[in-house]
Amino acid sequence: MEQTGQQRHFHIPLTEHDSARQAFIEPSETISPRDVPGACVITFFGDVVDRLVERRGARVLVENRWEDGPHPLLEVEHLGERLAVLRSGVGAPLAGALLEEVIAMGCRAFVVCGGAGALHSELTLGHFVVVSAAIRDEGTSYHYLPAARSIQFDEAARSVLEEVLKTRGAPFVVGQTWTTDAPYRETPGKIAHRRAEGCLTVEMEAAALAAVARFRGVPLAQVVYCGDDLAGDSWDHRSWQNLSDVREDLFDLAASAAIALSRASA
Ligand SMILES: O=P(O)(O)O[C@H]1O[C@H](CO)[C@@H](O)[C@H]1O
Ligand SMILES: O=c1cc[nH]c(=O)[nH]1
Repeated sequence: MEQTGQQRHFHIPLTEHDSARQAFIEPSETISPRDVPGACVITFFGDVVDRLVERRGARVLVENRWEDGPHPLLEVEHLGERLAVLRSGVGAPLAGALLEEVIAMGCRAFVVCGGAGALHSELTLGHFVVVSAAIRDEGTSYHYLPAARSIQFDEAARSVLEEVLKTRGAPFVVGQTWTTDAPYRETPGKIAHRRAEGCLTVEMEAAALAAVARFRGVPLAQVVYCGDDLAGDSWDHRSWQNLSDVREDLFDLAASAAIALSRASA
């Protein structure tokens, strides 16, 4: 990886971690708890959420209107049980803050499903990766936990998710992801470096979601499907957002896992 300029000795603001529990805008003081399901799927798949409303009668519990529009919390029945579904937003700050809100509302066990770029050519389009750890190359997690290179995902929550995938015969691999804030600064040097330190995928939320969940003491697991390919000489988009069957399938698995996780942690 090329390094430019002289290394100067100063602390970037993100390393100024404040361990105070109480924030000025404390979610539990500004958001009232309500009757929401304990099990919650957090997803970035807007198309899947739209179909849940159209075909499975999902109803909006809370609109969650932000400046860019709504990020609703919905409820749908899954395998005869109540399930909450959060239509999250892309990027660590928004995904992390929306998780804060649904924790304050009363959701208690979380499974995240999304997409990610593949850093290895064997990770074919649609391959599932259960996240075991994330490189903290984003900013949000530093506001929740002291600075460190990576964060481990909750192992107990991860094994509940893995068990559901195995029982349903869904092939997957387990590994570390690279959470970035800057998808247009994934340089060849950084990609090689992250691959060398064991990352399978790149996405934009995992490290932040794991940090918020650990800070608030709620179980959270994450699974992604491999989308675009960053392993070759040039970027291959692989039309990854068109995989509606894979997205439906992954959502369904995440829903079953969220219910199992809610039962296991009750
Ligand atoms: O949005 P999902 O499907 O998680 O996947 C990835 O795609 C988005 C960037 O294009 C980021 O959110 C990143 O995490
Ligand atoms: O953050 C992301 C997500 C998908 N693909 C990328 O290259 N980066």
